[in-house]
Amino acid sequence: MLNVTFLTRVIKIHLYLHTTFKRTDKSREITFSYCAHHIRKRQSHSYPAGGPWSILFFGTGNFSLESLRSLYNEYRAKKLCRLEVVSVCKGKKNVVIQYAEEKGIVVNKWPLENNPQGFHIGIVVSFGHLIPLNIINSFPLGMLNVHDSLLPRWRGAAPDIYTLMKGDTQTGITIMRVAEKFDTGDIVTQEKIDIHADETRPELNMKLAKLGANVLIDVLGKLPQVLSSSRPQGKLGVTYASKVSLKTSLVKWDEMTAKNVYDLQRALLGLYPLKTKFDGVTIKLLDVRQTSKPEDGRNSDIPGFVRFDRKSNTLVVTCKGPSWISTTKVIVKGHPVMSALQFRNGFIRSRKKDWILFQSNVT
Ligand SMILES: Cc1cn([C@H]2C[C@H](O)[C@@H](COP(=O)(O)OP(=O)(O)O[C@H]3O[C@H](C)[C@@H](N)[C@H](O)[C@H]3O)O2)c(=O)[nH]c1=O
Ligand SMILES: Nc1nc2c(c(=O)[nH]1)N[C@@H](CN(C=O)c1ccc(C(=O)N[C@@H](CCC(=O)O)C(=O)O)cc1)CN2
Repeated sequence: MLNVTFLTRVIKIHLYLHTTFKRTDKSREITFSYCAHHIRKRQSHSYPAGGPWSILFFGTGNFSLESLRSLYNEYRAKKLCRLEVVSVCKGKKNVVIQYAEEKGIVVNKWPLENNPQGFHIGIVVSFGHLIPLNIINSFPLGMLNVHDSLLPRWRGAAPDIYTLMKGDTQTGITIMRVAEKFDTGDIVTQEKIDIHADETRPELNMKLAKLGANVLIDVLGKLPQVLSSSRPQGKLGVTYASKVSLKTSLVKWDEMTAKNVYDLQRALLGLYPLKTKFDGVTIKLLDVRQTSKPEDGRNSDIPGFVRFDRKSNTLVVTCKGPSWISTTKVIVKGHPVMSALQFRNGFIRSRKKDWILFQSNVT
């Protein structure tokens, strides 16, 4: 009697395992039948044990292009079985759509009309839109995001800008699982790099885009195991890098040291030039560098104090500290680019002065 009960149990377990983990030798395919809890969270899916993966790529910006390129190379080498793109088309085609069309990759327009079907994983790289949970859960392996900072430092849309603006000396790439809220997902892996003192946003962006693409391909090669060892982001050290605007480029001479001003220029290069105001007129400052106090014997420690330095042929401006920056060229609103000497002649000497003050408290 005892043996019959035992035998019935063994048969039941065998049948359960057979229907739950159905394995065919040809495809090495494992069909996961999720428990009720999981069925609510993710659809029932199947995926091959170690790839090749079918990938839906979400990207809009320049930062995503290196990752898409690497994924396409993997696809061409038959290491991926399917690759499609989701992007946003507002008027002019963005770089992701241009690249996808050039390579014959299917482009799906955002917002998607239906939940994606038949993809193993979603990859998100510089995609400026919140992805809803129903889409995240359409992928049996979920979604991964390539983020250009060492999370939880610099969550948000502009991590590269804040990294440089705040003078960080290290940054890196985080590959994380996409969670419901922006940039809060579990960390799969991180790769750190040093930032050199003069590095600018375009240079850092390119370096991180390449690094991100390499780390992404490495992670895809370790799926699905690498997902199970992902870890939650720490609660300490969370900082936010929300989008910057034109206002960010306005120098606050009384609040910023020369290094702060130089870091701001590195952070905004290619986006907005540094700006200041003089007599209510906007002046763009080009080619800003940190410098030492000019040897002209003037006591000029007031933030915003501007003089022409004959020795270096530059305008030298006093910053907080005091500390000093120089600029070789400026653009006064309504005028073409002018050299420091031209500015001295046109805007300092013409006032019968040998110094002026750039405004600090302007909005
Ligand atoms: C980040 C940011 C961008 N912009 C403007 C500049 C461009 O005209 C446009 C697109 O900028 P972009 O070419 O840098 O965009 P992307 O190439 O998409 O990359 C940006 O977004 C990603 C989500 C971040 N992870 C990157 O760090 C960030 O550089 O938006 C702003 O006006 N303010 C900002 O803070
Ligand atoms: N559900 C998710 N969707 C997305 C995630 C995510 O982690 N979960 N990652 C983003 C990442 N990203 C670009 O790749 C990104 C992050 C933040 C922003 C952004 O514009 N933030 C705004 C605030 C927006 C808001 O709170 O609604 C800001 O910082 O000012 C853009 C892009 C992709 N989607």
